Amino acid sequence: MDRRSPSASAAGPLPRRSWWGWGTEDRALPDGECADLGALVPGAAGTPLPVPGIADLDMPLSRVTAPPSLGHLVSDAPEDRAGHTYGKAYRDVVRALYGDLRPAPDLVARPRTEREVTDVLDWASGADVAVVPYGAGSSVVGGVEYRAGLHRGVVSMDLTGLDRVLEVDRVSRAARIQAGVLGPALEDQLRPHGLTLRHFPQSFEFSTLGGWLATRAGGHYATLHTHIDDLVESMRVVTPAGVNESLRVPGSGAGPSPDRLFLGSEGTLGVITEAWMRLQDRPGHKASATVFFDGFDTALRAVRAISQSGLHPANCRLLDPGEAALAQVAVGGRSALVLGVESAGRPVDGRLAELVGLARDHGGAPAPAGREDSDTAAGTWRSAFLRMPYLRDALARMSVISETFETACTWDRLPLLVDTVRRELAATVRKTTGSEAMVNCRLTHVYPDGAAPYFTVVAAARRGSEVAMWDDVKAAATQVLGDLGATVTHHHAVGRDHRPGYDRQRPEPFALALRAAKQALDPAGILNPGVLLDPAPRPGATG
Ligand SMILES: Cc1cc2nc3c(=O)[nH]c(=O)nc-3n(C[C@H](O)[C@H](O)[C@H](O)COP(=O)(O)OP(=O)(O)OC[C@H]3O[C@@H](n4cnc5c(N)ncnc54)[C@H](O)[C@@H]3O)c2cc1C
Repeated sequence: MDRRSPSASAAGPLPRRSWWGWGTEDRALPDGECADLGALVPGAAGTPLPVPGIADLDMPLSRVTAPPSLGHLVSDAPEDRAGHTYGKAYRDVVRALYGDLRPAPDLVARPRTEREVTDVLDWASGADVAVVPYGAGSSVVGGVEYRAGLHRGVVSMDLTGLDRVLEVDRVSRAARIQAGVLGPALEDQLRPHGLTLRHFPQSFEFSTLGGWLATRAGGHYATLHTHIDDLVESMRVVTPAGVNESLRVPGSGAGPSPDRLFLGSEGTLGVITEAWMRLQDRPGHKASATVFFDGFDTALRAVRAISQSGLHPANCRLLDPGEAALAQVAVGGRSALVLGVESAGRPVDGRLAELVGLARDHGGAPAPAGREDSDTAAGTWRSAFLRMPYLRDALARMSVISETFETACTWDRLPLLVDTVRRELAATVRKTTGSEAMVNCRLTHVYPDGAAPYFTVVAAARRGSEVAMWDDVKAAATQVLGDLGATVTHHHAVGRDHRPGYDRQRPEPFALALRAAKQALDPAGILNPGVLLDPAPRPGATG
């Protein structure tokens, strides 16, 4: 298994990817720092959970072997299987720390060509073996964890071998890109052309283009092109029923969009192997500013005015006082609005001044504006943002629940939604864990008609019951969101964990159409069973 960091320099030894937690092993917090962090949370355990060795994991033996023709693609090595069992949600990290690898795939397949993707699907369809497409495994919704228990075996199909930019059309500013490329390697290949995709989810370093497309990921743009959907020109998808390649055009009114069927299909309808993506010139002008507010409701009104102003800031992240304090952007109970503007060809200072002016008109107090990456609140926020997943893993080792969830709703319901989530979750955490919770909120993406609030829950759990306790809290969150007409997810996708909320919000005629599409494209029912839809009985299956 190649567990090197994709962004490591060729000069030195490459850090290894963590099989149990976020990112690379060298960036995980050492025991002492985990303990120091845990000490900040009342009721946390006194010592960190140890990270188990691969030999000590509870992982069943592999049940299937691939035919000799696929032998060079597959591995049943325990380290490979362990690293492909779960995504990177809090509940995934905790189960890995307890050595519970029972859902491990039997094999990990690493195709390097589209032909090899087809070969694996052909064999699996005939052999009653489930195939879970796997980008970089950063799913936080159980998207890469097989749970159906119906198939003769399970293969995790790791697509990171398909990692090249194949063609650049400078005239149309687009590129044909293989789906398994990780964020940094994608940008590295575009840089010599002076181009960029500019899709930067928090997971950018350890997630793939195919994963972004399959989950309809949300990037760093807080307005306008919020989801990867907006950056796609056409896609190529290998399904058990054949290859689906959409026409490469800037827009089309020819019936329902084929790409819309596969965007967000989460590995259930086919394997995305390539896409033509719309690119941008690299931004030569960037500026950012931070504005502070005494009340979160006042800040919400300011952000609404900005989102409806037509000024389209690239960044427009509103942090409530808890988030702002954690990110060391603001203290003293103030909310912070981080604004950013960028452009390839035009100065942006005027637009930033207009945005800051709007925020001031709505009760904000601006901090002095600075250039991006300088020592400003915006730069501090960005560093904290990227370090956060490693801190989350450290807290998991201290038996502290530290997890996030996100949603979206229209502006008219937003204040009620935020208040209700905070209240209900604090009550549920108290009841479930006996501890007080910190429930923080930030807005990650904003629209003229609404916004996407993103919640972080931190609370001490009882050692040994962390997953069950978080599951109770998450069920309460899903209930509140559904009751208030908010979506079960704005950009984290459905996977298996969001099925209850997704089933509730999805119209039944659409569910019928999706089931029919699944049956037509994947008649043997092998592709990521249990995601989006219940697994259907497979032809020829017994029992
Ligand atoms: C710390 C952290 C931060 C995150 N930040 C963000 C964020 O800012 N924005 C955001 O949107 N999400 C975020 N996520 C969630 C996650 O990174 C996204 O869902 C991402 O798009 C998944 O990409 P991946 O390559 O890791 O896919 P995986 O996790 O490997 O797979 C995700 C789903 O896509 C399917 N899939 C993957 N590749 C393919 C393919 N080529 N063809 C067909 N199906 C495929 C899988 O079967 C699975 O259902 C974050 C997660 C973590 C842990």
